Amino acid sequence: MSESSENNHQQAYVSMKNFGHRYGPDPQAPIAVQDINLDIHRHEFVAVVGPSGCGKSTLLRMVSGLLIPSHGEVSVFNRAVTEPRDDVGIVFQKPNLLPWLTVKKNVLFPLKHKYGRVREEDKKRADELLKMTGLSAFSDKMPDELSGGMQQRVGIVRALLLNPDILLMDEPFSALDALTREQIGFDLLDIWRDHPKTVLFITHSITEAVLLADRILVMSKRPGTVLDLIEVDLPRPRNAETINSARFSELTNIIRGHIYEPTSHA
Ligand SMILES: Nc1ncnc2c1ncn2[C@@H]1O[C@H](COP(=O)(O)OP(=O)(O)OP(=O)(O)O)[C@@H](O)[C@H]1O
Repeated sequence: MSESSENNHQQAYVSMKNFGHRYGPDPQAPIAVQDINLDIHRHEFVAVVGPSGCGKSTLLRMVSGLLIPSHGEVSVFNRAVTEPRDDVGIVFQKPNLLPWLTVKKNVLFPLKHKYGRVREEDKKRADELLKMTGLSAFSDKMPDELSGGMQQRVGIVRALLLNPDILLMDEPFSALDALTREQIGFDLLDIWRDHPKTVLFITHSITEAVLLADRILVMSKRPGTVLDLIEVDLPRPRNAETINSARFSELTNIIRGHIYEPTSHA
């Protein structure tokens, strides 16, 4: 489907206009990402899939302000992103927890760092989110006492506690085994339902993208550009049954067709 069939009346929280990026000052250097146009609306869940090196992380870093595009513009809440933003939550592939702090102190750390103190209501919310992600019993444990999946959940709770309107997730589950990955995907859907956020989710997994997202941006091989923007018309709430549905297979096949199509850039 095309961008024109979007719900244009909705407010765009993130907007990419003719956006592209070439790393470094050399005008002869290859372009990493090219001609991306995308509006992400309030509380929309948008996934980005594409071959390795197509520029998925570059795109996410532009939205966070960690990188400034060499071409075009990325804006958040109608303002061009020109510096790192502290109002977006970011979850990376590895949670990078502080090994000397307990789980609870880890999730509260960014709040303490940002505001200099932690309020009682923040502690309550931390407990709530830790409960929701099955981590209550591990609140006082140290990170190295947790499995990889648990640590990743802690990273998600930590990002959510700052209560960002926009959550950027860069292959957050890629280090996990398949079963844990699927379960944590369902956990994320529960959290997103109860605490709606605008999500930009980078993944290598086509099935994960279809399970989670409202729309999926399919990117070509470098220079990464838009091959398709697919509306995921699967009903919510989504669960294990969703994965077994015929429509789920259709959608994953459409994306596979794009990525493995010999005539595409992939
Ligand atoms: N700091 C950098 N300097 C120069 N080139 C870079 C830099 N970071 C990324 N690139 C190049 O930009 C392109 C896009 O990289 P990016 O990490 O955004 O891709 P990706 O789709 O996220 O890859 P992967 O799926 O493997 O994580 C790649 O060709 C990469 O080599």
